Amino acid sequence: MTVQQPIAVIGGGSFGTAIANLLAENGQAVHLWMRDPEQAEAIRSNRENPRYLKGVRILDGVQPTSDLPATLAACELVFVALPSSALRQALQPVCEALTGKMLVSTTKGIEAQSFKLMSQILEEIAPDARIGVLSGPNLAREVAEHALTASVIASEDEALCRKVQETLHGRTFRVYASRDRFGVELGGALKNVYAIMSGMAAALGMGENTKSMLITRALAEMTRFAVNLGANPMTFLGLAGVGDLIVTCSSPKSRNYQVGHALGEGLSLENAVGRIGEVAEGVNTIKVLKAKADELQVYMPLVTGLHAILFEGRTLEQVIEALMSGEPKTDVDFISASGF
Ligand SMILES: NC(=O)C1=CN([C@@H]2O[C@H](COP(=O)(O)OP(=O)(O)OC[C@H]3O[C@@H](n4cnc5c(N)ncnc54)[C@H](O)[C@@H]3O)[C@@H](O)[C@H]2O)C=CC1
Ligand SMILES: O=C(CO)COP(=O)(O)O
Repeated sequence: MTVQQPIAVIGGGSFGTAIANLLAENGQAVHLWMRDPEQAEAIRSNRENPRYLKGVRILDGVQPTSDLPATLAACELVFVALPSSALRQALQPVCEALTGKMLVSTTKGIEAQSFKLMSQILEEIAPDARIGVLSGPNLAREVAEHALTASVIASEDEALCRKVQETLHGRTFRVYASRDRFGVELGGALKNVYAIMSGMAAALGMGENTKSMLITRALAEMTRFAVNLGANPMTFLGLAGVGDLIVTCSSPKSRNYQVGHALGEGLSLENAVGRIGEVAEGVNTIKVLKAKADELQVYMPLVTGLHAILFEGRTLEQVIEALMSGEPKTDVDFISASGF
């Protein structure tokens, strides 16, 4: 009889907890690592993670732990669900234990100074690891509450994709494969910025036409940027592109949308972020994205406008005026320009 290897989930926030439960539901033994031993103990005893997923029962197959070296030693397949600001800092010290592992990033952010995506950081700190990215329209609470959901595992390593599909694909969670790791990961990081704008628009009571314009022009803008970096625009028509953009820009359950909504209600950025109390990656992404767009000379009026509101003291009214009076452009410009 073969003994089944446990699977590691690194990060005990809302998404790590949701993924751990899905794996356990499929009969996998899961080590859910979090840095705080008291939180691990409380989850072990109460089978609930009340700070991040209140009311969701954590299955018996999930073993919360704060011992990272032991977790990595026991597991070949490792899902990483840390905030982007913590990923390098948390995993660099254990980089040797990552050798040869299958590392799947679920983190949707961009590193500030380097403009690296999280799987690129994993590749850098663990050059001998096998790397993948899981991304798609996957609000953690809905995943945990069994809303019918689809996601994408992206990697050039087909065996890794198959392994993730075998372990994660289940009754309520479909996992599609893609070879375009860069495009899938970039889509997940970029859409957070536009979710902040959509939350603002909702708080200001803007109409349905406006919401649709925002989402569609956001797709054009993020794809234009991605194509400039060499990504395949077709990936942006999939779950990890337009799929994730739609859910995050239209759901009050998205933390990025919530930050935008709070800003639209008149809160400062600091108070808006504080009120959410969970990670909203778009706040950091807008800074690095604006700098990169300027460097590459990519036309990104929505990013420029949001950056002006958040960091340059412009009012929303001024930015809307500038956006609406800009010269009209061609509609679907990014596919023909890409050469794909
Ligand atoms: N929540 C969601 O619906 C989804 C989130 N994601 C992505 O997953 C990543 C993690 O997000 P969430 O789980 O939602 O965040 P969260 O805010 O719910 O939880 C963050 C977790 O990371 C831990 N953490 C923070 N700094 C740490 C450090 N230095 N070392 C170790 N642990 C640390 C916190 O204690 C907490 O357990 C983000 O990049 C997010 O974009 C992806 C898909 C869906
Ligand atoms: O990535 C997500 C859904 O796919 C979660 O979005 P938020 O981080 O804005 O909650």
